[in-house]
Amino acid sequence: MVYTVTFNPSLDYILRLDALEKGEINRVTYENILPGGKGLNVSMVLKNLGHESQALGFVAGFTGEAVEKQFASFGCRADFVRLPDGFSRINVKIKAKEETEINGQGPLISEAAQQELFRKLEKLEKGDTLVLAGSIPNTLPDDIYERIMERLAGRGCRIIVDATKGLLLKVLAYGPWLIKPNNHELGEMFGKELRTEEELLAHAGKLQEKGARNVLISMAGEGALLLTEDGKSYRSPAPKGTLVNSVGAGDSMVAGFLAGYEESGGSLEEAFFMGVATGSASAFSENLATRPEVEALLRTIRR
Ligand SMILES: Nc1ncnc2c1ncn2[C@@H]1O[C@H](COP(=O)(O)OP(=O)(O)O)[C@@H](O)[C@H]1O
Ligand SMILES: O=P(O)(O)OC[C@H]1O[C@](O)(COP(=O)(O)O)[C@@H](O)[C@@H]1O
Repeated sequence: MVYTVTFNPSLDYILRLDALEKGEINRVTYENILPGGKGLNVSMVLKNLGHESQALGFVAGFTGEAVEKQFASFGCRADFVRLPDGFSRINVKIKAKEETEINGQGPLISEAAQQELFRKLEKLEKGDTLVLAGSIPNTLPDDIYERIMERLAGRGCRIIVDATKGLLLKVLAYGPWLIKPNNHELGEMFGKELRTEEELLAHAGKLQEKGARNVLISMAGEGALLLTEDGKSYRSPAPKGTLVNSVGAGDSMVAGFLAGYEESGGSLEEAFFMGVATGSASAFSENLATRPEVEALLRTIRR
């Protein structure tokens, strides 16, 4: 079973307008509200691809109820910890001439609530996959991913971490099966801009030296690279298409990778191409990738 953990789920409020004028009243031409947060997105795309998962994490207030309801309406399973105070955040995604995002802070997660999540994680067993994805509300200690990985050590679970800089660096010592930084995040981890594929793969190798097993580097419209634990590397251009909404493209890539791995009986290469196709299928559509969209794109990049 795949479990996804989202510490800070959201309602993503997606707005489209011709131009965003700072300091003015702006009127939108399109609006939509979707459940968001990286782990939730992974679960929703897995569902679209025909794979079950269970989402774990924290929700609070009326926004949390809306997240739960909408998430369930996609046919996804969740077992969230409900927080007594505060509200799940609303993340504003403004699509004008350029994309601007304003992500909320999220509710307070008490020590008792954290323990409740830890209890839910006790059910993980050999062969299960855990996806730890997204930011940690700044009210929580930032070693929480490490604490989870420490507790699960030796159980034979595959752990995927999709988080930025500090959070990601801290978990490497626990040997995550897969990490997915984008090219900019990978550069930030080393305090430099990485321009060529050689530079990116070399730095992915440095993350492996610190403990990561497989490193998937996403590069938005430039496609992706994969460095596997047995030293093989794969590259893929992004499929051709028109960018419509890149929110959730990275999460979709993780879901596609997992689905591809499962469906191919454990091929990292197949997982990689399915990941790229799924990321791009989400980027080319208003909503998250669907199976037919992914399959159509996969045919354009795979043999
Ligand atoms: N503009 C785009 N055109 C085509 N594919 C894209 C585009 N943006 C994202 N993708 C696809 O989604 C994947 C993940 O996107 P990326 O933006 O790198 O992730 P993140 O959202 O984590 O930063 C890319 O590797 C690519 O396959
Ligand atoms: O947890 P974070 O880093 O604040 O990110 C949350 C946001 O990321 C998303 O999951 C999208 O992620 P990506 O675009 O990186 O795939 C949104 O749904 C959500 O609003």
